[in-house]
Amino acid sequence: AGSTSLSGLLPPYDELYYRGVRAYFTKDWEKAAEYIELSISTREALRKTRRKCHDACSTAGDEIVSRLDREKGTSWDLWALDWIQQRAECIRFCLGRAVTPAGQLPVSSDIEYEFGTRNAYNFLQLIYYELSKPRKAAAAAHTFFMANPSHLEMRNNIEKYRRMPGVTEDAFEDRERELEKHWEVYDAAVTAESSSDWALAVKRWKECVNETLKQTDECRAQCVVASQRLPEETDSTEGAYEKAAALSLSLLACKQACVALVSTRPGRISSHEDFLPMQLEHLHIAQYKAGDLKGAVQTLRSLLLFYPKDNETLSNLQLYSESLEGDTEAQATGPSQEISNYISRALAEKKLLYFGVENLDFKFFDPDLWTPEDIVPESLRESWRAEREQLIEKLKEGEKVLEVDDSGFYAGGPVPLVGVTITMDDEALNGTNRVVFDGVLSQSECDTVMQLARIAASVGDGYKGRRSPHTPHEKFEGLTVLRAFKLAQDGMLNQSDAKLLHEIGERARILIHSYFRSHSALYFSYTHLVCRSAIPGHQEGRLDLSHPVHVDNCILEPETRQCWREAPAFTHRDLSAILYLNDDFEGGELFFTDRDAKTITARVKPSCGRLVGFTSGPVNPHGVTAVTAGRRCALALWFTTEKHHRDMERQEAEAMLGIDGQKVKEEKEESDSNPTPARSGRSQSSKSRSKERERVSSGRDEL
Ligand SMILES: O=C(O)CCC(=O)C(=O)O
Ligand SMILES: [Fe+2]
Repeated sequence: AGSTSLSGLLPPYDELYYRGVRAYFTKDWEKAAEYIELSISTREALRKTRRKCHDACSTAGDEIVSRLDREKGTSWDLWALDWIQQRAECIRFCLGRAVTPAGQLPVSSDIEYEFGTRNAYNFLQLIYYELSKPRKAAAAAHTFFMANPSHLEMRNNIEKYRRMPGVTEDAFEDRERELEKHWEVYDAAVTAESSSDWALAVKRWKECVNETLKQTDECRAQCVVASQRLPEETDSTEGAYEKAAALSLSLLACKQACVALVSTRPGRISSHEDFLPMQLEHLHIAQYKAGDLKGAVQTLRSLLLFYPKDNETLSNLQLYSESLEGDTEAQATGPSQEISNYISRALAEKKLLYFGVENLDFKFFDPDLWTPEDIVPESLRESWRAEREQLIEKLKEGEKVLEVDDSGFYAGGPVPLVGVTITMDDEALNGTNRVVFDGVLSQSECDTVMQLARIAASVGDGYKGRRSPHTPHEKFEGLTVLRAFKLAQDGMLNQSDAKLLHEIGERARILIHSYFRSHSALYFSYTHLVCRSAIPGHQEGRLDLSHPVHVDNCILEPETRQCWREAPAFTHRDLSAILYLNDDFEGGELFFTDRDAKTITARVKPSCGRLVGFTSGPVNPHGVTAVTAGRRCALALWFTTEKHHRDMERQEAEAMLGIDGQKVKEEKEESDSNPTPARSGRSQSSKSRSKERERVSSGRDEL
């Protein structure tokens, strides 16, 4: 059928979408796929047509905006009417040649939401699964997931698709990538910067600025929809001016809104405030570090267009100019042409908009932080100040609840081991950078390691059979890999069992490394198999914990909510993991708390093959409830990105048996359950990438 109707004109894409959804619910998969795909391609074609018409009609009116700039404030409504009419005329004609009248109408907010959240791809992944087209299903699932990154079911589906025959890594393409390219370059720029590759960082930040400008322009062009319909009857009736003015205001407001849209990542709610100036900040630093002083001067001059009075920018400019002593040409470098075009257009439009806002009681909140006070009418300034204060208040409140992890790790990476599933993610665990996996060990592996713990305990353990360092009501037994290997050498343990203990640690390391998207290598910092057993007769009326609330890499001070990254805390621990082996005991639940060490935010019940992972820092205080009966065993693991803090004992053990520390067996069975339909919904994740991290080293790692 193609994406055009019989007339050769674009039909309304929302109608196609509804047809597809209806077919989906009657399980007519072929038809559902056809119509939903058609709605996506029609929407895309409409977008391109709008762009074309926007460009074709850009002269029809834009020069009025600049005229207004010259002839300040005169007969605003007349200008607006003139402008909007010229535009509407031109655009209506242009669109009419390619789009059916129904297709030109704005779609409902429901449909906008469906496409905004990429829910069409949610339907598609399931439809393609039903049609046995796993590659297409994978692409649809991936596309949906990009905008819904904490969607658990979809993540599990993706893992399932990954295991299907014929599905290779390249199948997981983002079908909406075209409009998100600036984020790709943004990430590349951040990466180049964090590895101090300044020449590359300059290149990437420049690309990022250009791509952001391009996407903003692309978004603004789509605003023609706001101006295309000037009701016929208004031409002759009273109130024509007001209506025209209102239309032109919505058009301008639509364009301004693009700033926020472009600076919001798919799947996030809040936008990067000050997105463009922020990129320029990064760019000039990279240019300076790369030795391109002239470029740095130009970037600072561009930055000054946003913030003409910013002291830091001015003093940096001074500094660079001094370093360029003698090179007057370089000193005099002006701002980039693109940025200055961007600013002057934005300012002209803002002025037009403000006149309207003042005169027509039109609601508008400026998405830019840099708008100069003097172009904002006094009456507006007042109400904005109040609104902004409210917003800041709200953000502050949000901060209290939403812990920000600056560890540089970012939960949500792939799960590279077959048979392992995510049972709880950040959302389910009510926190940041936490995860629970299941299926890491088989029952027989758990049994083997439990047996290992029992034998090792019977021959005397590494902690000399003492009571728990945390509670007098429990016994605490530990076994390291090295000790297991030595016991095996002495014939006390099976060598293959000792090897298994080593290997499951490696399994955990691979999972944690991938899921927390560690940019650098991850080394074991310390690992031990540890059992906590209730001492019979000592359990009556117990109120204490098996392990009091603590943070693994800093000393938590709950009263002040501070966490001191200093000895005796193991400050170099970056990621923590606990691999559980059994559940035949009472109590012994792991729990996470708020920084107050009181408010429990999540609980995890140990069971065989369950792996809990989290960043070792202050966002993850945790403890273990009393083990009141039986024996609770787990392999506790801590990882570091600092090679010189790696566990030398483990290396010694590996050397002993000639083991390659990087190898891991993939022997889990494939789970054969079907992908599940994923409900749509957005959730916010507020994690920031690593800043400079303090590196305090302490003594050798142990308990
Ligand atoms: O065993 C557990 O569940 C947690 C232990 C723990 O937090 C630790 O050893 O630091
Ligand atoms: Fe811990």
